[in-house]
Amino acid sequence: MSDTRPKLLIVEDDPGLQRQLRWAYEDYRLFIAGDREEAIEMLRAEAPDVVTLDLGLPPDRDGTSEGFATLAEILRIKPDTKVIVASGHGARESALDAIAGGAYDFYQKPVDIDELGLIVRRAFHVHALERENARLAETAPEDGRVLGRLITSAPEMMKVARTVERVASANVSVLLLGASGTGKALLAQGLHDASPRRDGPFVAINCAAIPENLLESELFGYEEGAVAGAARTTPGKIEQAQGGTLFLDEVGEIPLALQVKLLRFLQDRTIERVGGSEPVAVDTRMVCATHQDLDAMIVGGSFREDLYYRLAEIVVRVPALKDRPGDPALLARHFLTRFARDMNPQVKGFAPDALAALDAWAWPGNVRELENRMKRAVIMADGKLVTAADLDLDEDRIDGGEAVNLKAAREMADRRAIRRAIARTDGNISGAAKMLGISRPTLYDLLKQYQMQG
Ligand SMILES: Nc1ncnc2c1ncn2[C@@H]1O[C@H](COP(=O)(O)OP(=O)(O)OP(=O)(O)O)[C@@H](O)[C@H]1O
Repeated sequence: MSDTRPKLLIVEDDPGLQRQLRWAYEDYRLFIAGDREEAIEMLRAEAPDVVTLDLGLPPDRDGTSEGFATLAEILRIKPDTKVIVASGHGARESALDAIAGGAYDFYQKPVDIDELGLIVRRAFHVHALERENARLAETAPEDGRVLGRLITSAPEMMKVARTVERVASANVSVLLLGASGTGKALLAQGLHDASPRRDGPFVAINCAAIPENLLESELFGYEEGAVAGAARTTPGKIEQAQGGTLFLDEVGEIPLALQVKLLRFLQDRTIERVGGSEPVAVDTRMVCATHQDLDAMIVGGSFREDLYYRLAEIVVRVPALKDRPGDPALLARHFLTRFARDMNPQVKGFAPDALAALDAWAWPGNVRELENRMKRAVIMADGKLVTAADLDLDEDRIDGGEAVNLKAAREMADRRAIRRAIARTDGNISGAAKMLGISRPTLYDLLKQYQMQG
C-alpha cells in the first residue's frame, strides 16, 4: 500500500541530530538533506509541504548565509512550503530575519523534540487549510451561488463576481455596463454587502423611471417653507445613502443640467437640497449602471466626460445571458424551484424539449426574461414537467431569428436539428446521434461548439 503520510523535509547537517529527528516523527514520511543542494533536489522530487531548516549549513556552518540562500530557493521553487527555521543559541535575530524572508516559524536549538513536533504539526495544519481555501476559491460553489444571491456557473460571470468582490473593499466608484436584465442591480447589492459599508443603507434609484423634472429633488431632496420659518425637509436618495452605497441605475438618463450638479457633489461631497440654503455633507459610495453606450454619448455631447471619469473609476462589463454557457439551464432550475414552491408545487422539473429550447433561445431580455418566462411556465404546466410549449418561446425566433449569412444559417439549422433529435430521444445522446446520422463524438463536438447542453 502506498504511504499517504504527509511529507516532511529536514535540512540538517549534524548526523547526530539527523538520527534523533529521524525517530521523532512517526506520523510523517521523512526526507533528510545535509546541505542546500540535497535539500533542493528533495524538494523538487518529493514536494514536501513542510521543511525544517537549520540556518547553519555547510560551507557556512557558523554563519547563516547558506541557510538563508536555501530558504529563498525553497520559497522560489514552491512558495506554499511552510519552512520552519532552526536558530542556534542567541541567534534569535536571524530567526526573525528568516520570518521576514518568508519562513513560517522558528525554533531555538538545542532541539526540544516535543516543542518542535507541535510547531511541525501546526505547520501541516495551516498548509492544509490554505490549500483547501485556494481550492474553494478556484471552484464554483456547489449551489452555483456567488456574491450572496447571484447564481452562475459560467466562468465569464464568475470573473465578474470576483472583480466585484475584489473592488468592494476599496472606496472607488464602480460602473456596471451591461444589457437590461443581466443582473446589474444584483451585482450592485452584492458589492454593497461585501463592502465595509454593509451595515449602512443600500439605496437604489432608477434614473429612467423618474420624470426629468422630478429627478433633481429625488436625488438631492428638497426644503419647503424655509422662508416662512416652518421648514419641512425631505432628504433625497443621495442623503438617504449616508454611510452606505448609492446605486444609480440607468445613469445615462440623467439630463445634462443635473449631471453638473452630480459632478459637483462628487467633487466636494456636499449636496444642496432643492430650495435649501445650507450645503449638507454626505459620505456615500457610488455605484452606477447603464445599458447605454456612454462613450458614444460623450462624443455626441449628451454625457459629460468629466462626470464619466468620476463615476467610472472601475468599469465592470456584465455579459449577456446568451454568452454564459450553462447559465440559462442553471437559472431556470433555480426559478422553477422557487416558483413551484409558491405557485404550483406539483411541478418538479423540465421535459427534454424545454431544456433544449432554453439552451437555444437568445434571451434578449436576459435573466429578467428568463425569470418571467419561468413564472409563466410553472403556472401553465399541466403535469410534473415544464415543457417547451409552457415556455412560450416563438419557434421561428429560436436561435435569434433571421440568419445574417450562410454560416449563421447553417449553424441555426444544425442547432434546430440537434435540439429536435435530443428532444425526441429524451436526451439520449447515442440515440440522437443515430437519428442525425453522425457519430456520438461528432455530436459531442457540435454540442460543445454551439455551447448547447446534451
Ligand atoms: N445571476 C443571477 N442569479 C439570480 N438572479 C438573478 C441573476 N441575475 C439576475 N437575476 C434576477 O433577474 C432580475 C433582473 O436582474 P437585475 O434587476 O439585477 O438586472 P439589471 O441588469 O439591473 O436590469 P436593468 O438594467 O433592466 O435594471 C432580478 O429579479 C434579479 O434578481
